[in-house]
Amino acid sequence: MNSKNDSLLEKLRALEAVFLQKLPGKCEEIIAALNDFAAHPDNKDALIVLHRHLHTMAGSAGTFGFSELGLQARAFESRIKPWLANPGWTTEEVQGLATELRHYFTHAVDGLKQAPDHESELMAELTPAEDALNETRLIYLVDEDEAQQEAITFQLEHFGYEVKRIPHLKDLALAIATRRPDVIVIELSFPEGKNAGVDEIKRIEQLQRLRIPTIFVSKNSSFESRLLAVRAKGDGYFTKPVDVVALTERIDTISQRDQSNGYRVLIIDDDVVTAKFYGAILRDAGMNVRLLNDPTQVLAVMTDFRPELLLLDVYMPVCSGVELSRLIRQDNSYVDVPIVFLSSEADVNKQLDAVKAGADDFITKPVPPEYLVSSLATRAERYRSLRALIMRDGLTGLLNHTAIKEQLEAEVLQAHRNGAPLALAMIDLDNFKKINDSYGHATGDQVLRTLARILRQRLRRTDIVGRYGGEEFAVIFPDTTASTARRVLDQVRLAFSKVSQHSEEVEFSVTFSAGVADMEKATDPDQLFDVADTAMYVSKQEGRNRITLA
Ligand SMILES: Nc1nc2c(ncn2[C@@H]2O[C@H](COP(=O)(O)OP(=O)(O)OP(=O)(O)O)[C@@H](O)[C@H]2O)c(=O)[nH]1
Repeated sequence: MNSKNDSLLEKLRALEAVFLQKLPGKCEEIIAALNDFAAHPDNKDALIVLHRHLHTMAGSAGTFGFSELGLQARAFESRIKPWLANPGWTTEEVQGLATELRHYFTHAVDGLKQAPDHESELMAELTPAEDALNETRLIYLVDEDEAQQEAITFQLEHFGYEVKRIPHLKDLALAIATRRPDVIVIELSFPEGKNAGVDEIKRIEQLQRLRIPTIFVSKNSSFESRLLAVRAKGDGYFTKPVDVVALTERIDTISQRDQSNGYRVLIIDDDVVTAKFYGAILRDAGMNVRLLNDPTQVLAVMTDFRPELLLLDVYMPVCSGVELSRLIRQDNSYVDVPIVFLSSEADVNKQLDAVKAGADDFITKPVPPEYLVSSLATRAERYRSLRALIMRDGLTGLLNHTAIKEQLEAEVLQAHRNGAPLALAMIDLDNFKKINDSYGHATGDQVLRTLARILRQRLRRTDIVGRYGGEEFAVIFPDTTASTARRVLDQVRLAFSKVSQHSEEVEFSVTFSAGVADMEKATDPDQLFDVADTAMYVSKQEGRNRITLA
């Protein structure tokens, strides 16, 4: 088992220890709830509390490996459940249940009291997972051809990649063993042999038992060479001189594929330890997890965290999971976010109630981690792709016109609420018609994609980038004044102007003009667009390739 899994195991063990430590208290809670109900058998609220405690125990005990305890709790739960719907229990029935339940849980407490205290260990261990999306991606460039290396390195570094050049094939294996790259770009042919690049990749894969996404480059465009690359499981094949923009696009796709999870999952459960347990499993699978124990905070957390999936408990003290999903679905922005119930509820009718309230799935606790991860990942992925189809521009992958306008409205509201600054930039490519006319529409499209990528890579993850129209882009900078936004965007302008675009054998560069405004100039979203757009036209009039502050 690798160290990543070891650390998950440690976290889960620590959580088990905390659960174990809290278990006697939970059993005592059940006994107290039972005593309360036995003393007031007409009090339905006391029965509800007892049911909730038993239900939580049924789910959590199984999760932490106390299956016997979980089964017993479920058996007791099933006995009192009919009483919830039909309050016709007799005193004898209550007394009978009380005796058995007290007996069972008192013994359970006695057996559990010796449990060690691991709480501090848990707190130290359970730090939120790092956001892997922010890491710089490392590319190994393995080629003797210095001119090619220079051109590719220059461009990739502009797109925010870290590039390490390896001119000699013999040095590749050691470099990989020392630091594993995200993608390898490698020449097919070396002095060692015509296809030595392919052979070395295969050898390293066998030796080190790891497969790193690999793109082959070669002067040779023959079918045989391409087939060799396919057989070495190559993820791409480019002929020299390499179209660096297209190569970068391929690298982007490959590295995005590798980080395709990172799904934002919000777990709402009043049982803190169980929530942390499942949270640790999902984090380990690369998901970005937020835990919420107080359901009344749900809307605020959703606005802030924008979950791509909600994992809900059915029974919570303030409101039920079913009520909570109805409440969430009342808001138009959340009609489509997947809601999955994770509960020990085995009653199919109750599960159907949840589905009617807008739930997408019902998973019964305890659940094997792989099943949980794969079923949540499938739903989150589907949600993500549907959202992308609705909100994204097909050519650039950026937010489309409608989506960026909606985002600006939301961000302006938020800025008003927080009294925070907010800047908007409008960006327009310079002389773009000429590019289309000279090199063709396909090359024009490639330029649009290049700018989109550079904006995404160079700006913060919190900045919101959209394609506003044909060759016009908009960027929302939350928590930022216009002058700061301008400074940041100016670096993007410079980097973009240095990117060499390709059209067949011709190389050229493109620039853009922009206008930046903040809420000092306009407080209404439409006005803000107008003011920034006017500033952009000033940049055009003053000679292009510049940024004007409104
Ligand atoms: N390739 C391509 N071109 C597009 C797309 N959308 C709009 N355009 C073109 O973008 C060009 C915009 O040209 P103009 O508005 O005249 O401006 P410009 O040539 O960029 O000149 P300035 O803005 O004054 O610097 C037009 O030729 C449009 O056809 C697209 O999706 N792909």
